Amino acid sequence: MSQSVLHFALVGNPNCGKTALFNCLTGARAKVANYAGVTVEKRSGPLAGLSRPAELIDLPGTYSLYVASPDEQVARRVILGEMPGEVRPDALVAVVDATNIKLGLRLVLELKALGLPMILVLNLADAARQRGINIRTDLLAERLGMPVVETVAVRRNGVAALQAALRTLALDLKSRTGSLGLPERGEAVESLYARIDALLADCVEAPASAPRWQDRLDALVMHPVLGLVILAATLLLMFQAVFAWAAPLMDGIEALVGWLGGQVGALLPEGILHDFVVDGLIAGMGSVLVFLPQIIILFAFILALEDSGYLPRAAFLLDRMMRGVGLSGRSFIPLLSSFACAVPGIMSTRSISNPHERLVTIMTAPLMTCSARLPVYALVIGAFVPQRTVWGLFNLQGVTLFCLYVAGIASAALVAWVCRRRQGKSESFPLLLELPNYRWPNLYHFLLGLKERAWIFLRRVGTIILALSIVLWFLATFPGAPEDAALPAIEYSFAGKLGALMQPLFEPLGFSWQMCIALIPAMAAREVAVSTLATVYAVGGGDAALGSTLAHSWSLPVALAYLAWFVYAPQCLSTIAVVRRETNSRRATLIFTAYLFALAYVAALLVRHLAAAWA
Ligand SMILES: Nc1nc2c(ncn2[C@@H]2O[C@H](COP(=O)(O)OP(=O)(O)OP(=O)(O)O)[C@@H](O)[C@H]2O)c(=O)[nH]1
Ligand SMILES: [Mg+2]
Repeated sequence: MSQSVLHFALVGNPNCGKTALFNCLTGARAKVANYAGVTVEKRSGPLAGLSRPAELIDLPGTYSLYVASPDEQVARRVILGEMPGEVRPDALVAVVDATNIKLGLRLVLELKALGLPMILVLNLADAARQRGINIRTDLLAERLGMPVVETVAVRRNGVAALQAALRTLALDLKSRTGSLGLPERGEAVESLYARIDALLADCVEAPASAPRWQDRLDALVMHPVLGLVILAATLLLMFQAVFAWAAPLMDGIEALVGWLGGQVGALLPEGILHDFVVDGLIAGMGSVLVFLPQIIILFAFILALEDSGYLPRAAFLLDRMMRGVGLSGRSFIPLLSSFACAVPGIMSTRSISNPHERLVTIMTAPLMTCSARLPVYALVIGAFVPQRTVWGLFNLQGVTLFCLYVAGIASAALVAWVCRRRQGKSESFPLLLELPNYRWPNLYHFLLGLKERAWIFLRRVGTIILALSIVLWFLATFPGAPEDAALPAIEYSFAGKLGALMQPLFEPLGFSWQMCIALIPAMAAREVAVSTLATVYAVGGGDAALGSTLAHSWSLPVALAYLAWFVYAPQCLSTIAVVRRETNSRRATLIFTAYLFALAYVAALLVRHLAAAWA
């Protein structure tokens, strides 16, 4: 007899550890972080160890089946089998945050009314125990009429017991098809809560309130003035670290790349192949690779902050300002993920139900500084900004980087504000963002996240950056200079000609033809601006380290103008493509691209002239 696949779904409030459990049970590596709304789309994986083939589905968090925002609707529709082309789950694994059982039980009782077989998981059992919360699981199981398992998903505690419960449940489970109607809400909310209170009174012993230190910390962190100071200091520290801590590692990588170039160069006879391998391949990739330590340090901070519970508080703090410009807490997660890369950021705007707010979020997401800009920023800052201490504490390079990030954020706010003025006053959206408990970042997730980030970067270096470096080297090498050449050879090459063609357009900004040519491959990946500059300046006869070459070739105002250009310019074809896909409008995509290029041009022009006037 062939057996059909069983489907189990993980259901629960946001941030109760569903995805952490999903990863334990399926061996997946989906993103886990300490704020509500991390999972926005359903995801499934194979559930091994049962007597029959089975699949586990991870869903976005939801508070209730009866009120639903768009991402909560995903959960509801999957559970009820209303998703076209998807089978309805045969059984549910309800996950409840053991430190917040009351909220979780409301959903559990709603789910139970659906009549599907269920297991209740009390996750975060470690945090509950620490707070002196004591749960009589066997009594709770008896009263609810379903198995109850305590787990600590991040340490895999209780996962074996959960697997055993799943096995037992699977034994006499029949897979069914067809959708399930949402039953009429049978009772008033008051009586639902009365039932929950009775359950809690019998099964849970808990101290009266959450620990005091969390409240004290909140009072500090969310104080309207002090909170902003803390936020600014945190970010400054982060950018500080990017420069201060990375330096020795970067020197190491640079030395390694130089050594490799020397070794390989010695093996190859002088000539075109030698130049291609040493100047095109090794120098091109190496010039980007040196930024790996900075990328890792940046993400170490972001990942630690993500898991600590601080970020939603920062959003809460900024909510007033966000609301002032027509955005709300709903835009927070898309904008936050845009700091890594605008592409997933723009995709996650799907959870915003208001179309205008969604469009504004899409339009402003690329102004959040993505990690591909870091190498460009770091190169130019390293070359032009002295390593000086300012205000007795901060390093001028870190402060400059901080300013570039803030320039992006402030501009996004301005753009959102202008859009809102044009749209007219819309209803104000309340911030529906739950404040999670503070928590020490989980080391395993932290390291896993870092590894993933490093890998994404290395893969970019090994694929797109490598490919573009090769193309660029050819463009910069051929055709060769004539016999009676008066200028450096590169000026006769395709790259030189193309740069010369573009240069008049960028003349007002002071960009040299080399700076212009670097903008073209940077459309495919911003980092390539760095390797292109390395190639065009190396091939042009310079041999010193790229930074000092630039410091000699560009003036400070022009270097700052180049930075300003990169803050705004939509130098990324994948972002433009994803905007086209998500807005499904050619007009919106065109406006998006045009307005960002225009902004980049104006900003660079202003910066150049202001800096020149100042100096
Ligand atoms: N101490 C402790 N932390 C946990 C446990 N399970 C999950 N976490 C942490 O809780 C946070 C939320 O975990 P996720 O798995 O992302 O939660 P989720 O329910 O999938 O959240 P959404 O997708 O936003 O609905 C993360 O910071 C985890 O590291 C646990 O058992 N103990
Ligand atoms: Mg999740």
